[in-house]
Amino acid sequence: MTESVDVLITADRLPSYAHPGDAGADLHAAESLVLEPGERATVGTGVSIALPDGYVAFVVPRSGLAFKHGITIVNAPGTVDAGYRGEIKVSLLNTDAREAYSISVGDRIAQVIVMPVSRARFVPVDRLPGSERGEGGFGSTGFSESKSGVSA
Ligand SMILES: O=c1ccn([C@H]2C[C@H](O)[C@@H](COP(=O)(O)OP(=O)(O)OP(=O)(O)O)O2)c(=O)[nH]1
Ligand SMILES: [Mg+2]
Repeated sequence: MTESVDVLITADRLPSYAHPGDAGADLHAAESLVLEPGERATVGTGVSIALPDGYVAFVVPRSGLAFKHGITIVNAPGTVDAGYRGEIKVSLLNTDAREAYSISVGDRIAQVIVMPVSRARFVPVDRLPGSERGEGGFGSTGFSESKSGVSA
């Protein structure tokens, strides 16, 4: 069974899990608007929550909107702090160069993922312990098998 946690909410319309076991609950637009090509807009959801301490909610794009229409979220994943009591808003961006995208009240514009989160105790030291990766990053291991084969 999927673990669940109670999240207090005030909402015009509750976020909804489309299927049992889904990680993301869809957030609905509380306003209508048209996103012109390349335009971004902050869209209200009518949802405010009180997360338990030790939890975070991430606001992330819906894949279908991204794949079919190029609609993404500027600050993905948007971070909703446990202490935040305001309305959850979604900063949508229409990345399509040609097609405007219309949003109506009630449309599912994003999804929210509620997760337990650790807070770090940052412990200053003079030197970090070694590791297999060391300081390599930013593509230090190459990009894909086929490409590394071609360029070799
Ligand atoms: O997509 C998002 C991201 C954030 N928030 C809300 C909840 C979050 O707790 C608050 C602040 O977000 P964040 O800390 O990412 O933004 P900031 O620019 O650091 O603002 P602040 O100075 O208020 O922390 O805004 C949203 O409604 N939607
Ligand atoms: Mg902040």
